[in-house]
Amino acid sequence: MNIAVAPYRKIAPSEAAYSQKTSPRPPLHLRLEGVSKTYVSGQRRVEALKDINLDIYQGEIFGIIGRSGAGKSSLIRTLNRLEDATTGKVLINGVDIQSLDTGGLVILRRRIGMIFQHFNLLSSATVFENLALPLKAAGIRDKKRIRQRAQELLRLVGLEGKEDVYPSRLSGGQKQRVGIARALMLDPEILLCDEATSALDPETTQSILSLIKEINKTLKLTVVLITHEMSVISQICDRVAVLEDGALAELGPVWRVFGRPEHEATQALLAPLKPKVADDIAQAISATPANSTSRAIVKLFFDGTAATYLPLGILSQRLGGDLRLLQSGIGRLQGHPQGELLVSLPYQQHELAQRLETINDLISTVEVLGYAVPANA
Ligand SMILES: Nc1ncnc2c1ncn2[C@@H]1O[C@H](COP(=O)(O)OP(=O)(O)OP(=O)(O)O)[C@@H](O)[C@H]1O
Repeated sequence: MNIAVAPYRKIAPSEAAYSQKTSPRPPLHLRLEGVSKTYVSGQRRVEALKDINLDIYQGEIFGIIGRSGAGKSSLIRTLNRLEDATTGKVLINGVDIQSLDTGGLVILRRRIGMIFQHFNLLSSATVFENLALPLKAAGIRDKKRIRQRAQELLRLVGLEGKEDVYPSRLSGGQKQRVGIARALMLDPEILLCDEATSALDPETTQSILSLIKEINKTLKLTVVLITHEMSVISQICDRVAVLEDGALAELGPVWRVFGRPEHEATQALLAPLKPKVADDIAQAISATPANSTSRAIVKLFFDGTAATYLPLGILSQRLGGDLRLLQSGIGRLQGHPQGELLVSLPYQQHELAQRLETINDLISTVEVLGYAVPANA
């Protein structure tokens, strides 16, 4: 059925609301300046990244989302030069990584650990041997030092005593823990996560996300992750970038981007998370009031830019007291209320608009779905 949607009323995000919540910025860690990446194979050219400008700060967990083929992998791979940018610069601590020679590149890769969706463990090697690989590749031969470091990290990731086990004897979550330990062997300052939880069940995903968060805090690592799981972003990321067709579509704190997605690509990615209007309610809604008993059906959105909490009493009072709650779902993201209320109000057209004006400071967006005659009218 069609639901008539009255003009969508947007309130400009208040800068005060942003700054009030934002603590001083940590130092800049990674900077992408006009980064583009074009793949050429034969006659075919694919512009995977188009003029990306992005700053990532020390110690933040930065998420990158986008539809399949949007350029997420290409972007994350330019950060450790698994891919070279075609044009533009990637700066780490102010150093242009394109300018590094072979020696410089080896050092860069030591400073950046990476974990992968399918763990990329050597199946013919034990956990210890897998962990030893990056140190051996870095020319470290001191066996005692390698064992000590491996044991330290296995403790950190909760796999103490698993040194001599082969990956085939480990669960997916345990394999990813080994992947994380291996990524940390050279004491990196940046951790790149390429769909690190996509092959894991929901419970294991939670435990790996907690581990990444803990590592981020205790080791003060900057974490950059790409994922197609929006819940991963909402659970652990500080900021998120949305890529669309190789370009940066949207960027901001997770609560802002998830609470008030502005770009069509972001809205599409987040659509599955939005609560649906129950069928019986949706079917009762018409574009215009059927008679004088018709009530307006209105969605009130909260994204934390307007009110830091939801004063229900005041809301009801300003809306005239006869506010009926049809559906609700309000949570908190990074300390900001997020969600929506579906309510019915005893007003129509002009009077409705006037009443809704009075709650501007309490809510971020209003959407009038239409009108319905209450069942008991
Ligand atoms: N090595 C390559 N050679 C040619 N084209 C490539 C190469 N790698 C990626 N592409 C193309 O570049 C575009 C972006 O790909 P990329 O893998 O970066 O996107 P993505 O957002 O990570 O996608 P997905 O979510 O499906 O993994 C796609 O059109 C892809 O086909």
